[in-house]
Amino acid sequence: MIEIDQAKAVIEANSLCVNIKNNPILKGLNFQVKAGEIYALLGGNGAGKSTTLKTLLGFNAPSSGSVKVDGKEVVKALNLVREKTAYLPESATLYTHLTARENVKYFLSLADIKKSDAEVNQAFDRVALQEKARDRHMQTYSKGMRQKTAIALALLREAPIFLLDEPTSGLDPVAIDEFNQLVRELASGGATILMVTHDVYGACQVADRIGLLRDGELVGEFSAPQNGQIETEQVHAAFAQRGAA
Ligand SMILES: Nc1ncnc2c1ncn2[C@@H]1O[C@H](COP(=O)(O)OP(=O)(O)OP(=O)(O)O)[C@@H](O)[C@H]1O
Repeated sequence: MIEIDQAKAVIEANSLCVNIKNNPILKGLNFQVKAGEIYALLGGNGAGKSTTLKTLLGFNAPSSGSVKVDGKEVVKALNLVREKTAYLPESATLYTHLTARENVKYFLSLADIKKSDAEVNQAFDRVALQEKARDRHMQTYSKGMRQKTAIALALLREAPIFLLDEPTSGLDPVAIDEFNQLVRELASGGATILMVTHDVYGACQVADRIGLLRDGELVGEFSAPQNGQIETEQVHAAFAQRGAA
């Protein structure tokens, strides 16, 4: 059971600058994501979303400032950070010639985690992966089903932090609703969720807060009202306002 401490920043970027090949790509990012929160980093092509995710995963080092997960600087605690983090790339990297069950068992064994068949089935139940699909090769899976499998694996790994890259692109509306529901349940259970997306509407549907990223800088933040959603029009207007800071 994950303990929820609403005040605690689980993910934090502090004046984060990242240069790639001597070019400044992230230019002083500041944001925090707390336990139980869904934060969407929203930006157009080339805004720096993937660079931020890669930095959080330790594949880029900050040129100045810092990025911390659970209070630890990512570059100094790589294994710990990766253990706590479930990263879902735009196309889930699971083996298509294996079944969902085989994939989950294989990745758990790599992490030296033992789970019973009943526990694996419980995780599949939680993500609503149909029973009849669990023993089918994943090449027959839709993106939504692959995501469910990846989330089931994260639940079994007890990873409390989720990094989601364009999670709803390519999903049909029913799969989007299911995915959003699942993400909300994860957050209500205390998970910390950071997603990156260029989808204004999708971000507003699910996020508690949105950070608008433009050209490596955070140019606005929006918060959902109590029991409500962030207004799409407001965010869309800010997103479309080229060059304004
Ligand atoms: N390995 C690299 N070499 C050179 N430039 C890079 C590299 N990786 C990223 N960049 C540059 O950094 C900037 C931010 O790229 P990034 O991939 O983080 O943006 P993004 O917001 O994820 O975009 P998209 O939505 O198109 O995936 C872009 O200008 C990109 O060209």
